Amino acid sequence: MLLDQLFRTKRSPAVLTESLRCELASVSDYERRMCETVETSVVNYCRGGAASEQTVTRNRAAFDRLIIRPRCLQRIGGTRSLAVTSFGITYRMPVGIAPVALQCLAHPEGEKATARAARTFGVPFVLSVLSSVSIEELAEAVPRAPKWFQLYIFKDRELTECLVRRAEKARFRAIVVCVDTPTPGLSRTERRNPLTLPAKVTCANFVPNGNSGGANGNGKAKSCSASVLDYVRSQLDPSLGWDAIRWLMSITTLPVIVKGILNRADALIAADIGVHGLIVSNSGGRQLDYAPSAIEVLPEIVNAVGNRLEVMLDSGVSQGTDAFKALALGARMVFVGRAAMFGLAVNGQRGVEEVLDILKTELESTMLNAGCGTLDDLTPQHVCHEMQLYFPFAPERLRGSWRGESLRSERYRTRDRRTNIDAADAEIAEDTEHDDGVNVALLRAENVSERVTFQQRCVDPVIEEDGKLCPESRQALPSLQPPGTPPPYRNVPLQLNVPRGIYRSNTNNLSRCKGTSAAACPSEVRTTRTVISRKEAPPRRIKSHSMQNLCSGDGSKCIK
Ligand SMILES: Cc1cc2nc3c(=O)[nH]c(=O)nc-3n(C[C@H](O)[C@H](O)[C@H](O)COP(=O)(O)O)c2cc1C
Repeated sequence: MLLDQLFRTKRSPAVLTESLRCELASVSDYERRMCETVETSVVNYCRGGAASEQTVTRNRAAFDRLIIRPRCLQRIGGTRSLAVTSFGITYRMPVGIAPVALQCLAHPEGEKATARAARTFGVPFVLSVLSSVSIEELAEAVPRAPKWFQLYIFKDRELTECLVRRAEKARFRAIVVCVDTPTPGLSRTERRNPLTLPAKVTCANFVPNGNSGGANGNGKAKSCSASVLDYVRSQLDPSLGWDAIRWLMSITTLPVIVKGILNRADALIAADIGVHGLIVSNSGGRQLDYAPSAIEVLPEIVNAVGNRLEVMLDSGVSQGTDAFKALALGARMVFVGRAAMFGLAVNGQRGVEEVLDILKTELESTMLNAGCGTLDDLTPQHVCHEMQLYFPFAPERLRGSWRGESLRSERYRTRDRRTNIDAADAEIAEDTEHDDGVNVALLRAENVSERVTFQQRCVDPVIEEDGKLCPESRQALPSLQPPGTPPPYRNVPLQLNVPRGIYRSNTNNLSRCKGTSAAACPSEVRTTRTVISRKEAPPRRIKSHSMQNLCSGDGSKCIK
């Protein structure tokens, strides 16, 4: 009640009436309602980003620049599902709730309300280490919610280990370690309008004599209201290296997920040291201003490690179409931070549920309209950059190789009329294919600044001894940028030595048939691989995507 008075003074009705709720048809409606009803400093806290907030803007813009390319007549049957399995647990939809600190600022029930909503929808809820409800209190209040725990590796390793033990004991299912916060992000809005924490809102995991007896019970933790944020800030450790992640994996049996990856080179290291998953994220633009948006770098990361670990994404997801785009480009799951907070601030648990319902309905509708019945039907071909619509014949390197797969399409289409550079690029790609999915040249190029002691991969100097520019330096020149390997389909291991299907090549093949019947087509046309040849492609999908007229009988002849 006190919190309600302190922080939600603008809120008129305590519970939304039905008519008011009807006005809230999208996440942005919830955002608008929050701005109208909740105290400004809390609004700033939920919405704000780092410095000039370019990355926040970019997160939205990057999703908007992606166009969904539907397929029609896909024979979508009764088997429609949004279910996704992650680390052995099946969730009902691929949209989880990202860790957000101090949720009691938005609603008195805070994390408990959000976790209950997550339980209702059968999606993962990630508890921030800076939560206003402690690990134990949350586990007791919402025992059956699928919970993951977000952690920073603090300077004080004893404190860090203690938090991990508490999460394990409280039956959290995974540890999400945030690696993009060597120092707190700079918020100009917060500087202008500082957020003052009321006495009752605390970083509950650090409160001595609370449920937990403090973070480690040895008096190192402090009261949150005034000083604990400073304390936590002082515990952030910019000197951390990848060995810290190894250390974390050595002290827990829970899956370790690294959150905050924006770079292919980092993703490769994460995969090498054996982390279980990663979240491509810029923390919703709250850390590094001018960082790329997560969706922009997702393809290169999926391309690099998607067949080795689970790749997930957050930052900027606020519509079902955003989720669709990220899933199509290879994310196994997406997470929402602010969207859930808008719902929480407007209407507590019910508000978060409504936001999740909006996202679910929008995702389902998008999938059906795009010709996809299940998540397995989503492929990178369902999404393209708007530039590709306007300049379909521009060389890939001019359009920006944001999607590895289209490089491969380009290669297939230009097979008979390669320029020298195309041929060189293609050769590099061929090499890549025989290198178990890892392009050593690219790897070296991108890892040039990596000096991780346990790193298996060799790192070349920028300038070779004879004074020539080494390959990585040439990488900087867009005209010589080699293509990457195509992205895997939803993290399924790639069968790299078999060409994978490109829908456009279907059209090419058909045009070569010049309207003749399938039987009259030249055999090499009929047998040209035109459909996805994933190792375990489900039969329904093969049937629906292949050109049935080119098949004889059961269609097996046109599928090698
Ligand atoms: C108010 C707020 C507090 C956050 N606190 C944390 C946190 O404590 N730990 C963390 O790893 N990420 C934190 N994040 C980042 C989110 O986990 C997530 O990466 C981000 O919100 C995703 O972007 P979106 O808000 O556009 O969905 C916070 C984000 C917001 C908006």
